[in-house]
Amino acid sequence: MDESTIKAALKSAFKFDSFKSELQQAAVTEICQRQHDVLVSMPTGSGKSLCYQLPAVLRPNQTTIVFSPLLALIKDQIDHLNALKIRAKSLNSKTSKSDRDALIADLKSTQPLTRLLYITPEQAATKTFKSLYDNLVKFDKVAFVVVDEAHCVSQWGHDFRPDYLKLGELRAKKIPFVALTATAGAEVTKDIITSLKLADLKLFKTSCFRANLYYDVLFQNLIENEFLHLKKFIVGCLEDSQDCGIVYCRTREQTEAVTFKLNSLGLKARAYHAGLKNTERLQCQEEWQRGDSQVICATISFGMGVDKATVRFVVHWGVPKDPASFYQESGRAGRDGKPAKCRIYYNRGDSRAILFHLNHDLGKAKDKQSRKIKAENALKSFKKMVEFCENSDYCRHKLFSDHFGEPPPKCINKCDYCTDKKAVKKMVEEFHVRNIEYNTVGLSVQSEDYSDLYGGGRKGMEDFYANETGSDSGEREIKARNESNQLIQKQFALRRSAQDVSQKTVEKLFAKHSRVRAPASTSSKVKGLTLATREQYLSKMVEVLHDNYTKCAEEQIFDRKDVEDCAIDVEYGVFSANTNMTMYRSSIARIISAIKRSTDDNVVYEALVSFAPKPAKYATLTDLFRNIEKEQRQQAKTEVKGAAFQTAAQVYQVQQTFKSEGMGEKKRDLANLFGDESDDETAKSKEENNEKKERKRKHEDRHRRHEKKQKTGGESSIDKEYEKFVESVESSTNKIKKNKLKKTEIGNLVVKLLTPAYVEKRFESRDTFKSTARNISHALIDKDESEIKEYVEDFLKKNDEITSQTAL
Ligand SMILES: Nc1ncnc2c1ncn2[C@@H]1O[C@H](COP(=O)(O)OP(=O)(O)OP(=O)(O)O)[C@@H](O)[C@H]1O
Repeated sequence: MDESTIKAALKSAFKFDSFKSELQQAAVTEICQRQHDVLVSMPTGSGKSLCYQLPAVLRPNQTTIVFSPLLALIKDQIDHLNALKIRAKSLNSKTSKSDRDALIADLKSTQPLTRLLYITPEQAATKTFKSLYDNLVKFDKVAFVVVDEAHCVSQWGHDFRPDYLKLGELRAKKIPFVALTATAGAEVTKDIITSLKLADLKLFKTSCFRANLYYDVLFQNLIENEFLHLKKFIVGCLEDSQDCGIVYCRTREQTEAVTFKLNSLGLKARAYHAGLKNTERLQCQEEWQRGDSQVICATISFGMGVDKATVRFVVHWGVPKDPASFYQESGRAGRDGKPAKCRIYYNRGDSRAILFHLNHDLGKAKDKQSRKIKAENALKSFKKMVEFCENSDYCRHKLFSDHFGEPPPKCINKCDYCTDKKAVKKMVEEFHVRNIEYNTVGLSVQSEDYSDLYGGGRKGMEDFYANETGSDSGEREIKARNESNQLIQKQFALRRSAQDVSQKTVEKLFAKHSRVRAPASTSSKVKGLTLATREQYLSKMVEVLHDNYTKCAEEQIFDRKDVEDCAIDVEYGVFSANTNMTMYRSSIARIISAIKRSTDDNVVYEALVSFAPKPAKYATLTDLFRNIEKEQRQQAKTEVKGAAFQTAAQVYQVQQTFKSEGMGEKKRDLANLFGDESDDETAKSKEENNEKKERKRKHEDRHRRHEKKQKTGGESSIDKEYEKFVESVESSTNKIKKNKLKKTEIGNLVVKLLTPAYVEKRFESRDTFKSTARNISHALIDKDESEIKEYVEDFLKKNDEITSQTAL
């Protein structure tokens, strides 16, 4: 068939002036000759469909049979072709009887009008289809047999479909096979060729590199507000009104949650998942196609066959399933050839959950060879993705080139790594440090590591503590230690060359990030103990303590950080009291069991009862707010206890008091309000009386001790200790009195006074707000409450806008 005929059909049937690429043209030309089987391996969006649709149109009186994996995909193709007035039909379980009869009648006629017949591979196995196919072959009415998404034929493929394997049985003389895929690596290609019995094959393959797509990976746990971050990213990607994007989520719940967040942040988003009714799904997809919604938050059920040119971003909210799926899903971006972005917001919790399930699948598949291979492949491919996100030290596009057996592309600046290696390495390092901080050691995660995800699970953490002296826990210890070391080795390797890293180095490096006390002396104090193990035990303790507190405490005064502080104290107690690993472990295990028992008995665990929460350090803004919140919670408790009933006037009076008075005053006013004290004066004189009484008591005490000393001729050590204690208490009380307010109280007060201005956006940035609060607090260290208030009010009056340059 000559070129001009082909070009004319391109224009008349498909309305295109030219081919999308030379490869597309070459593939079409080759297929039109009907001399060879053809395998087209081209990236998503490169126009593979035209490679068989155009030759099909050019075969009058014959029909091209197309095997395609999904009804939705088939529907899209048929709609598209019918819109071009090309007769395409499908035969499936949903085809009505009359349509089916009409279609079969056409196909059995001498000159069928149906140019393309779309079938799922499952349908191909039915008797109806077989007899129809035999009839078509017999009368030489089949132009081509096309296998779309041919990677489904391979167990190595991410979408293996057993029915695809049977398609090779349809081979008949003189009927060329055309296989198309976007995601065939070397192994998959081999499988396609053997399973479909492709012979005398012509291969049309382009590089998988899509230079218009920019890839990057971010870690959710390093982002302060991940949804706001996502929103900003989306807004940055959408320039034109037709622009849109996809956020792929792992679960239906996630699609709903992300949609909700994005909508509340002002974007037009819709959730799409298989749990929706068909009509809802269709409506959702159509809205997105039309451009009525900018973002579709979908599970991976969305997208096969989705052909929208103006997708400007594809986000994976969590880790994609495997490199091939990632390539295909992210490849839905930038099909118009213009720049688009593909981003993973990685979340280790998510990837652990997936690994858990994949390991579980593998465990279940142990007897069935085919299932086992599939499960092994799935696990191996997923681990590649985890590695890609957590430790990538290479170009992001290399993931794909490796997968497709190609040399790495010249990316230059089409991914975060090639654009700024140092920044990516730093981010990865920070991610790992954070994970060490929160106890997740190890990179090569195994199934048992996820037990903590499921609160012990069937096997899980219960074993971890129940059999402390058993080999199981010992093995885990060793494993944790090895993994921790591996991690550090890797971190060192990222910086310079790999080197031997001792446990001491590990501790030194991570001491400042750990929560436990005296981290740097871990291994020297308790033989065999590692920092990572202590952190793990601590996390477990926090978990059970928190559970105990939330279930058993009547009033929830402590927040999670308080509970963690309490656990840190308890762990430190155990750490200081033991010198070897077995003893340390047994003590921790005993405590954890005791906490659990308390929870079962509905009793708050003793360490929590006696725990006095420390005021949060006000080094960070979060700490400051925590303090305020805690005070408010405690305040609320006082109010609720005292107030059986409040009149509106009383409420108003309390509110006024809150507005006009500081914290110390406020408590007294509340007490007045509820009748504990008759008035300020009474309170004052009561306070004075108390002070007098206290002075008298101390004096008598001193006197008694002095007499005793005289009698015994010297001070006992207990007396000395007591004296010291009394002195230290007195001196700290005096200090507090002298400073009037404690440092934390000053910090709280300053933040409280500055907050309205922050809400009004008078501060240049959050950082400016923090540094201003810090600087003012430092400057006013010896001032009392009213002086502080006066200063801050004056400062705000003088400065409408506060920048880093604003002088105090
Ligand atoms: N010659 C051409 N000129 C202009 N546009 C074309 C041409 N051929 C195909 N296209 C368009 O390119 C887009 C992608 O085509 P197509 O859906 O066939 O890609 P694909 O390679 O099959 O992708 P996927 O693997 O995701 O299914 C479609 O919008 C199609 O109409």
